[in-house]
Amino acid sequence: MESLVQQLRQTFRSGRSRPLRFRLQQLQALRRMVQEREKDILSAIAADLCKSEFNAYSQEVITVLGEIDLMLGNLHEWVTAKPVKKNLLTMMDEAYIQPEPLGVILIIGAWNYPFVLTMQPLVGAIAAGNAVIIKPSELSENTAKILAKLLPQYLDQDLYAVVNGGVEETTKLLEQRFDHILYTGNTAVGKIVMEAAAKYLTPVTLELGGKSPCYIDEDCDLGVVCRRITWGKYMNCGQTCIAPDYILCEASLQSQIVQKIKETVKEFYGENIKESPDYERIINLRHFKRIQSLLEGQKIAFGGETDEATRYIAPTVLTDVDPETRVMQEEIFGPVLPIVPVKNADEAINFINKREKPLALYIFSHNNKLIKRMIDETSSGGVTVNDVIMHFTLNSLPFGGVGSSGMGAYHGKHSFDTFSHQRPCLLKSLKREGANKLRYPPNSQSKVDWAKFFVLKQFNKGKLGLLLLTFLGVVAAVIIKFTLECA
Ligand SMILES: NC(=O)c1ccc[n+]([C@@H]2O[C@H](COP(=O)([O-])OP(=O)(O)OC[C@H]3O[C@@H](n4cnc5c(N)ncnc54)[C@H](O)[C@@H]3O)[C@@H](O)[C@H]2O)c1
Ligand SMILES: O=CCCCCCCCCCCCCCCCCCCCCC(=O)O
Repeated sequence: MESLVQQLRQTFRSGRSRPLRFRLQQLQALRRMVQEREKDILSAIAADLCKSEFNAYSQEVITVLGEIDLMLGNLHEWVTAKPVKKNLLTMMDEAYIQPEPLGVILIIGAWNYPFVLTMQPLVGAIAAGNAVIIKPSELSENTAKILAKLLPQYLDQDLYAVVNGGVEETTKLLEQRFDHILYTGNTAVGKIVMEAAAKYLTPVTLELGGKSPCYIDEDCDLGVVCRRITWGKYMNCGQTCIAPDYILCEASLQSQIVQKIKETVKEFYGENIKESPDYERIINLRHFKRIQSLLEGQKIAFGGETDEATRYIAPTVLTDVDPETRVMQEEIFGPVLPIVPVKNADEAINFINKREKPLALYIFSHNNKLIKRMIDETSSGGVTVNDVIMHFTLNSLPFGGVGSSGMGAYHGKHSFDTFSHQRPCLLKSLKREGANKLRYPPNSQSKVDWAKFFVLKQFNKGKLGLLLLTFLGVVAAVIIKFTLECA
């Protein structure tokens, strides 16, 4: 591992990854890889998650292609230094912010969307001019293998590498020095990553999980509401970081919600869900048993069927769920949807605020005042109103958690910023030393007055004449500068 990181760092230091043209070439090569090897990629995802080609394409591949196109269209502007406002002290100087690559980036992916969760950050890290190691999840082993096979065929191998393996390999990787680590996965491992990163003061982006609440207000069109929730909850068999984890609503709405979800499940997956190409399976037996055990002691209003041999768990709804039971204590990450009755929106807000900050919050309501109040009075990684999941798809929005659901964010320009250092640059000349003498020792009241004038724009009445003179001097200097520049 050490020699791999060293080799990448050496190439990074050579400056190869920095030129805009090189970054664009690599992103174009990545796009070619996704397009030319689409079938292989879709087969690998299917083998890992029993996901249909249509679903793998629209949930993962499309996002990666969209991200690459966004970078290709905007990178020339993003890499350009941005001039900033100047103050009286620096008005004759040049001041700008120059984004610069950080160095060698480590991206650790999770298994539930194994392609997009490694490739989308990779796109941002390449765009920002870095060297990158990606470590796909060992649980989605087919996607991990195809990434390790394809990426070296299309990308510069001295700058971008794939390391496959489990805890042992990741632990060894984390012993190395990186310039940024983006980790996607559970909160417990997030803490391990952050601890390892602390050794070198490596900044981290932690894309973690949590229990994302979904509040349904009275007077909503429950047909539409439940269709959207059913889509987002049972997509990928509930194994989505931003899936609505549970519903909060008035007790009287429960039976209608159950009925509408039941009808929608039939509409989406047919009479025999097991045969639907659109319904996935649980990733492994450990997770299957964990989710199955969450059903114990619960009132199953709909679904609940399981099959260990195929790791099938039916779309399930639980009603009148006691918040103290296990299903409400941990992220479900499976196709089980508890409904927790609350009296009103205030109780829902209190309920959300008493728990860890979630990765997403969903609000279904016609009432704009209520929507605004719920957003203002709660905190979460992201919010979608009157739908679920969709904020993930808009790459102008930063995607990430807050509190125990994570730190930092990426997607689109936010990825570019995450993997760049915004370097402040002030370029002065060696001239005008007379004015500069005002800041050199020995200090005096008069120099403090000048400092007040230049920094705070505060005037000392006794020195008004002098100040006027200085002002005129500065105006004259500016005029001379512009005259010379235009000549
Ligand atoms: N915020 C997001 O974008 C996002 C996306 C997907 C999943 N998630 C969250 O991730 C969780 C599910 O993922 P998971 O954690 O089961 O995925 P996982 O088991 O694939 O683990 C994630 C990564 O951590 C590595 N890892 C595991 N144990 C480790 C250890 N002890 N030391 C170092 N590395 C280790 C794995 O090799 C893997 O690459 C859920 O909580 C979900 O909400 C968040
Ligand atoms: O686990 C964490 C990562 C989450 C990844 C989630 C990925 C989910 C992606 C879903 C993509 C759906 C794309 C659908 C595209 C086409 C749908 C067209 C809808 C038109 C909507 C029009 C409107 O008015 O809303």
